[in-house]
Amino acid sequence: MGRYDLALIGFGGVNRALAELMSRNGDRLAEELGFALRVVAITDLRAGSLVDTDGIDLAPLLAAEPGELSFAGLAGGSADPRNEWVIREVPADIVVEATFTNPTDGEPALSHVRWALESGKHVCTTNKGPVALAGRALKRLAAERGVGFEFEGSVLSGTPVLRTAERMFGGLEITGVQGILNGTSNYVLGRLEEGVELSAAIAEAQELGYAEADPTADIEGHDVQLKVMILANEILGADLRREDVFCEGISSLSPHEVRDAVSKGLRWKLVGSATRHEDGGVDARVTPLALPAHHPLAGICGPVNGVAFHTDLLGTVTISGPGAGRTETAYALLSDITAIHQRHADDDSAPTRLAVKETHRV
Ligand SMILES: NC(=O)c1ccc[n+]([C@@H]2O[C@H](COP(=O)([O-])OP(=O)(O)OC[C@H]3O[C@@H](n4cnc5c(N)ncnc54)[C@H](O)[C@@H]3O)[C@@H](O)[C@H]2O)c1
Ligand SMILES: N[C@@H](CCO)C(=O)O
Repeated sequence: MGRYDLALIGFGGVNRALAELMSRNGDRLAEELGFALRVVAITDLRAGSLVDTDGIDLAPLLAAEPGELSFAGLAGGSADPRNEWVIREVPADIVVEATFTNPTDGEPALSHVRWALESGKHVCTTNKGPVALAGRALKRLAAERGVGFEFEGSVLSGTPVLRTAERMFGGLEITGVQGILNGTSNYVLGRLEEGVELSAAIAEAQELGYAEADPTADIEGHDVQLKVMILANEILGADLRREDVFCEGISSLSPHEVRDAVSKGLRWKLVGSATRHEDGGVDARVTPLALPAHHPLAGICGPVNGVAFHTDLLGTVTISGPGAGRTETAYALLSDITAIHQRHADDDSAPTRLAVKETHRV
């Protein structure tokens, strides 16, 4: 059985959850997926970096409280994340990028992804910044280097929206998408309906692992703005920049307004949408809407999200599932690795160093 060696960039909620999946279910996953996984490097802003090309023992790292983890003093460890050196020089097959999303310029994640692709390494990421702001250029770079660039978790966490649209909608014309695309704001709106204070509801979403490091991005709609750009660019063939997508979050809604709507049969939702016009132009926006109970997105509650695809032959197709969550998003990374395996395992044009290694060889 072959094996992929991973470099985890960022060791917060999502990459820790991936490490937990590997640590707890590694054998079952390997049997089911047909390949094994091993972590050879981890970098983190707070913990530093750790490299072991024979494979890092994940159990002791996962036993430590996230805030107390430090790689300094461990064999192969350093207090310095050494991101560029790790990404370029450590012989990993796949770089898994899960650092903070920066909605302004995508950095430093954008550089992390670029360094990895330039070094001939596959990349999977849940980070929306690089995908929304530079997805086209990064896909071109990946194609030039013969490696994979996968980012299913950038929209609706592990719910397979992007891959479903790419693989299953052949022959359909998609004229628009509309969705609830942020788990935190949807969870917060539900808690406001129940009478919880805004700050308390945000704190709950942070505790549950749904919120961005700075939850302003969730509440003010910037996270949805990036996801609308990804959907429009990937599925509607657009090339939107951030300034093309009007954005209003939920902070303008008062808790009273949110509760009062329920008594009128309405539910406030933060809705992102993109519509393609006959001339090929695409309009996109993020705005809170009071949806009537019969609207397909009105019943989507808590951290669950949903996307409605408007198509010519099927009418509206709606996919819903987890929009946020550490394990749910780690699953997206697993699905990305599986996609890389399916596309590249037999690819003779891939650099030989990237061919899946036989477990006994290393
Ligand atoms: N949590 C979710 O539900 C979810 C869902 C989909 C996508 N995402 C995205 O996935 C990414 C990770 O999410 P998370 O919940 O794990 O976030 P997190 O804040 O828990 O973890 C991010 C980690 O990255 C580290 N980091 C930040 N900058 C770094 C740098 N320059 N070098 C090395 N490490 C760095 C931080 O120290 C932190 O440990 C984010 O971009 C987020 O937007 C998260
Ligand atoms: N903070 C984001 C994570 C998923 O991208 C959300 O709440 O939807």
